[in-house]
Formats: sequence, C-alpha cells, structure tokens
Amino acid sequence: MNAGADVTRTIPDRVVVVGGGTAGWMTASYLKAAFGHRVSVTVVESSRIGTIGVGEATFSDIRHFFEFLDLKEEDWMPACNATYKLAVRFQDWRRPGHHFYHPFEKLPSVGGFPLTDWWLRNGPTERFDADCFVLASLCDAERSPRRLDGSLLDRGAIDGGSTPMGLTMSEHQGATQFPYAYHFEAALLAKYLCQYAVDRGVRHVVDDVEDVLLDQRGWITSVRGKESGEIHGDLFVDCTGFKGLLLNKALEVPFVSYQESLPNDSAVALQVPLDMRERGIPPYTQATAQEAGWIWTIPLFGRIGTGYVYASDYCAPDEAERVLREFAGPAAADAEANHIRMRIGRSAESWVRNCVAIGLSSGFVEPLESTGIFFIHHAIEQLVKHFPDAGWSEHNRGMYNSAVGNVMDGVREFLTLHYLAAERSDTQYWRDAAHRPMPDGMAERLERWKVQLPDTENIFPYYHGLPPYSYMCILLGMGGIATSYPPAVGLSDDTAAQKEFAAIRGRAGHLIESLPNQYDYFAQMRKGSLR
Ligand SMILES: Cc1cc2nc3c(=O)[nH]c(=O)nc-3n(C[C@H](O)[C@H](O)[C@H](O)COP(=O)(O)OP(=O)(O)OC[C@H]3O[C@@H](n4cnc5c(N)ncnc54)[C@H](O)[C@@H]3O)c2cc1C
Ligand SMILES: N[C@@H](Cc1c[nH]c2cc(Cl)ccc12)C(=O)O
Repeated sequence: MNAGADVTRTIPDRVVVVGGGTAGWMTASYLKAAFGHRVSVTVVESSRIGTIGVGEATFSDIRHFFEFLDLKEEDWMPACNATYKLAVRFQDWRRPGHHFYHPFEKLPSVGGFPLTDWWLRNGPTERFDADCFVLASLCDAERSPRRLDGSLLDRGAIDGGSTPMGLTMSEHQGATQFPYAYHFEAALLAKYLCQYAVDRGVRHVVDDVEDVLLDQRGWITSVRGKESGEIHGDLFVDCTGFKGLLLNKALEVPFVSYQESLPNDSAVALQVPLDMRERGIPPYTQATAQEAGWIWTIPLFGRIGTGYVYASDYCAPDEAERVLREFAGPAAADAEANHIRMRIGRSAESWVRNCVAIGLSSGFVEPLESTGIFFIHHAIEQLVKHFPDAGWSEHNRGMYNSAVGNVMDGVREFLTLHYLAAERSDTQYWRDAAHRPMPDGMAERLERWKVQLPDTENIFPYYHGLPPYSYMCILLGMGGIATSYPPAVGLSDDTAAQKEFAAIRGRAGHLIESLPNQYDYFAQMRKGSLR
C-alpha cells in the first residue's frame, strides 16, 4: 500500500463533546475553526451541574488560541471582563512582607551566562527580579503593557508579537517570550465561545448525560441524554470536569494521583466586586502564602476573584473560609463562598479507544502558576495534530498520550519545586513542605540546580510549557535552597553585566513614565477608541 492509499481513509467526522465548561467550549470552537463543515461537532452540557468558573489566569501562549479562532482582544476581552497579566507575584513565601515576580520576560545572557549568574555574584540590589527583568518594575508600578494608542511596550528581549503564529504553541517555545497573558472570567469566556461555536454550526444540546453506551469492544457508540435520548458519534470528548464521566467512569481508566508531592486538595473562592478605577488593576496574579496553602488574587475589570487553596489535612473548610474573608476584607461581606474539592493528578491515559478527556477530566495540578487552561489548549492542539482516521492508529494515540502526560508531569515537577524551595517554615504545613516526596528524577535535577541554575539541559526533559528561566525565578525568589554561580563567572570581568543591570533599570524607568495604568487602558478599549 502506498502513502496515497492512507489519505482516502474516511475521517471519523462526528465529534460529541460532553461538558460545556471552559474545556468543552474551547474544544468545540477550536475544532470548528480547524475543520469547518468537514467535521460535525455536538456539545452536550447539563444545566443542572455547574462549571468550575472562578476568575482565571492564563499563560501568554493562549494568544495562539485566540489567533487561531481569528479573535482580536477588542472582540473578546471586554465581554469576559479580561485584563492583562505580566507576571505572578509571590507574596510572603519567604517571610511576611517579601515579594518577587515570575514574569513573562526572557532572561538576558551576558558573556554566555544568564544574567542571574552575574546577579548571584554581584547583583546591584537584593531584588533579582527587578535587577534582571523590566517587567518586575512595571508590576510594582502597576502599568499596562500597551499604550492608549494600542501599541505594545517595546524592548529588544521582549517579543512584541512578531513571532509568526503556527499551529502549536510548542513550536514557539524558545528564542522569544511574549510579555503578557490574561485574566478573565472563565464562565464568561465559555459563554462567548459557545456563541462563537454555535454561530459556526456547532450543535448545542442542553441535557444531562445519564448513560454512556459501549459496543462489545468497549468503544463508545453513543451517550444517552435524559431528555434528548441517544446522541451518536465517532469521537467522544470527555469535558465533564473532575467527574470524568466518560473516560474514568464508563471506560474505567485509572487516575494517577500527584497528591504525595502536591498535597493541596481543596479551595474556597469568592468573587469580590470592587471599584477598580479607584483601586487600580494590578497587572499580575498574586499568590499570597498562608498557614496551610496560599490565596490567589486575580484582578478583573470590575471585580477581584480570590480563593484560598489549601490542604485539607492541615485546614478545615470553615477555617479556610474565615481566613479568606479576613484577607478579602469588608467588600467581600456579601459574597457567597464556593467550596471546591480538587482532584490532583492525571488520568493514566487521556485518550483511550474513541474517547479523549480534555480539561479537569484529563488532569489537574493545583492552580498555582495557572496551568489548567494551558493544559486544555495544549491538549486541543495535540488532538488536531493527531486527529484519527478510520484506522484509529494506536501509535497515533500513543503519541498524543505521551505529549499530554509529559506536560502534566513536567508541571507537577515545577510546582513541587515551589514548595520545596519556599523558605517559610512557621507552621507544620510549611515544615512538611520541605520534605515531600519528589517525582521520579527530580531529586537528581535539584542537586544539579544547586551548582548550576536550571537550563535546557537539566530541567524536566520533555515539553511542558515552562522555560528554564521560570525555574530560576522560583529558586531565586523562594530563597530556601542555596544556589551558586559557576566559577567562570567569578573569574570574569563583570563590566558588561553591570551595564546590562543599569540598562534594565533605565528601560524600566522610561516605560513606567510612558505606559498608562490598566484601568485607563481597558476603559479606552471598551469605548472602542484604542488607536
Ligand atoms: C480552584 C481552582 C482554580 C483554578 N484556577 C485556574 C487558573 O487561574 N487558571 C487556569 O488556567 N486554570 C485554573 N483552574 C482550572 C480551570 O478551572 C479548569 O481547567 C477549567 O475551568 C476547565 O474546567 P472543565 O471545563 O474541565 O470542567 P468544569 O468547569 O467542571 O465543566 C464541566 C462541565 O461538564 C458538564 N457535565 C458534567 N456532568 C455532566 C453530565 N452528566 N451531563 C452533561 N454535562 C455534564 C457540566 O455541566 C459542565 O458544563 C482552576 C481550577 C480550580 C479548581
Ligand atoms: N510558555 C509559557 C511559559 C512561561 C514563560 N514565562 C512565564 C511566566 C509565567 Cl507567570 C507563567 C508561564 C510562563 C508562556 O509563555 O506563557
């Protein structure tokens, strides 16, 4: 058989997505944008079972998703109360009052060594982040990354959006770094994408799926809705959240827990309406360490999303809610608390037979570093790349499962580092955090990072979205693990490095003067008068 014969095989062209949260609607809209009328897409979502719709933060890579759908910021951002995110700000992870940023900015190199090595030798201040990255100072000064004419801040090391868009984000990892990601209301984004998808021919069924019907080989033939009866398809996408109704329940695919290294299994969330004009809109997600976990603060246009992520072994739900309400202050007095139990880990395989789980049903690490939507985006890109034909190649499925599994395993390692490296040790939770079991291979890598800051050769070896400089930020910022610079840096003249530190300060000062705050920027976008 020649290669041409394969092309004539029929494509399984009826896709049924069960679940209408962020994962379900991102999947449906992307498949429509990718395949148009050549593939039919049905989304079945329950009106009774809610979504995990908290205020959410993303990776910068998500711009490839919007670009693929041909959506501009002006189209979707106002509809989702969205704002820009330049960094994660880690507050109190070392000690009360300390903070550092993990920014969307590539780290400069001097003389073949990352600037952080020179900083370790002889940095101008105590702040590695403000000395090595422009964005740290823009975060402190609460600036928008765009001017009121819509133009983006510019400087050599920052990718001003000139990187060509391709199909997959893994192709973009490398030389450049786009300077911001987004905060948005997940429920509003799901609603926006639902409209996008339905406008392009996606069938929307509002119903509870009560049964999943299998043939003799264990492949799914249809799902049965309470009102709508059987819905047939070729490929079934399980977007039912932590429940994993198709993959875990019907196909009995086991779930592999990450809980040993990442013990946070619960969260309580509040949505706090605030006058953002008066308060300002900080351009970062804040993660504030607490006695048994940490609190996220996500600034949106018109309100703040906040929540306490904690380990139920160390803190009861009532106590977590009390701490969160105290943190949020009087503005949250009338806000209803949403308690969430999280399933931390991943399905042993996310694609089995003709069922692919995407979103929380596939896997989830805790929300630190905001990786949930990144997992979804990555899985959708991989699904398109590995879309099956009538042969349903096992190798194809295998490649999908490795790519998706590696992303989650890599992120697990990155998050585990946060807790191992945090200097804080004032409660049992933090004392235990320094000694949790590490995922396979991590102990060896950690030893290497102590003598050479993380680089492409010594971090988790498969694509997982995070570049080496992200690991450096966490190691240097958390402060609990001693690191050193290579002898060559100590033996070399550091004039060029000191010049680079001064240039970063200079550029930051200039940008702080010339960039607006986020409230003014988004007020202008909403009036439709940018540019
Ligand atoms: C506390 C917390 C904070 C988070 N913060 C972030 C963040 O900052 N950034 C980020 O990227 N990610 C974050 N995430 C992850 C993110 O929320 C999820 O990845 C994302 O919302 C996708 O959820 P989902 O669509 O998989 O599931 P859900 O939102 O749970 O949606 C499940 C859908 O399935 C439907 N359903 C279930 N059962 C049935 C049935 N029997 N019949 C029909 N329909 C059914 C439901 O109605 C719903 O529509 C966070 C998660 C948690 C828990
Ligand atoms: N590919 C991701 C990785 C990344 C690079 N810098 C940051 C910073 C933060 Cl806070 C999260 C994620 C990242 C991306 O570019 O979004």
